[in-house]
Amino acid sequence: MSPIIEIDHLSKRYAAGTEALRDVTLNIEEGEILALLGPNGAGKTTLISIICGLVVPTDGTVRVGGHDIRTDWRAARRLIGLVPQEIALEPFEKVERSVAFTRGLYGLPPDPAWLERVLRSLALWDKRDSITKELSGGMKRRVLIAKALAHRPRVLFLDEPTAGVDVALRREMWEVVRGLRAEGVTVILTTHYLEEAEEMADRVGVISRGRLMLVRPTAELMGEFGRKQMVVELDDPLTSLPEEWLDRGLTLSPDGRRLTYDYDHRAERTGIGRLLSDIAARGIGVRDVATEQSRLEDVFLSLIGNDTGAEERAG
Ligand SMILES: Nc1ncnc2c1ncn2[C@@H]1O[C@H](COP(=O)(O)OP(=O)(O)OP(=O)(O)O)[C@@H](O)[C@H]1O
Repeated sequence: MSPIIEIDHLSKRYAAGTEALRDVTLNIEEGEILALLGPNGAGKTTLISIICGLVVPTDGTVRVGGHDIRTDWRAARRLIGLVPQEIALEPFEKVERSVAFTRGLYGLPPDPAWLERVLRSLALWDKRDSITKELSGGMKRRVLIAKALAHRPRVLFLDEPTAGVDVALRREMWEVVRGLRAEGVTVILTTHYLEEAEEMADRVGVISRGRLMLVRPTAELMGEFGRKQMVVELDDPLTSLPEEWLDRGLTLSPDGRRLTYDYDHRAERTGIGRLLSDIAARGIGVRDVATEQSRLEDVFLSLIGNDTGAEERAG
């Protein structure tokens, strides 16, 4: 199966001279959820805007469903829905009308059955006659998604879908996105919340200073970069680590009650069994043992850690 989006050596230099994208090549498969991560000003919005035909690239090509976004833009645009970062709705327009109007913008005839399906799937059907001004923040965001889906796109772009929303609403949005994927829609989202990418995305792409640093399946990324930690809580405090335990990746908390062991969970021998039996052999009582996997946040920081410069901090 060929990818739904093919990005080939894409670059963008804005008139002011900013190199927002540098030689980005990426294929996006149909039906996946791809999360684009990167610091402020990394180039995420520029990438999405080019694919959606809102910004003209300096170099390179993009094809959506096989259609070149420049020479065959109408067909390419028809396959794409975009949910922008900012909530921009006509305050006095009714929900159903607003969504139907967007469909009309694509020159498509009304399709009440599709409209109903979209509104129902986003739990907006009961609100179809409400004016948008009266809706909660979460409902407004769902209206934006409904508008982006009005012309039945195969790809949906969500630019920071949960920026500034509370935890409950964020989870609600995640459910909506999963529902879209279940319907076969390809979803590309940008986010600053690493938890969001870790939770939802099949693949993660990291952009820094306009360069695509990597694109990998989320699980693989976590597996490869992720380290694990085992924390052993002791019955009685230790005053220091036994000499033969030094240089084994062990640290003792200042109060002597907690041993922390860092290990590579992919290694053939993690050393956990040996450590636990050494603890038992010394007659040290153990109150509790817990393990913790490093999070995408650690992976992300280790990737872009050396690449953040004044350029981004200013951005
Ligand atoms: N219309 C524009 N004209 C000139 N420069 C721009 C324009 N839009 C973006 N830029 C610059 O291009 C760079 C990339 O910006 P972009 O908005 O794509 O980043 P981003 O990763 O989406 O950031 P954020 O996470 O803050 O939304 C930044 O340095 C930005 O200042």
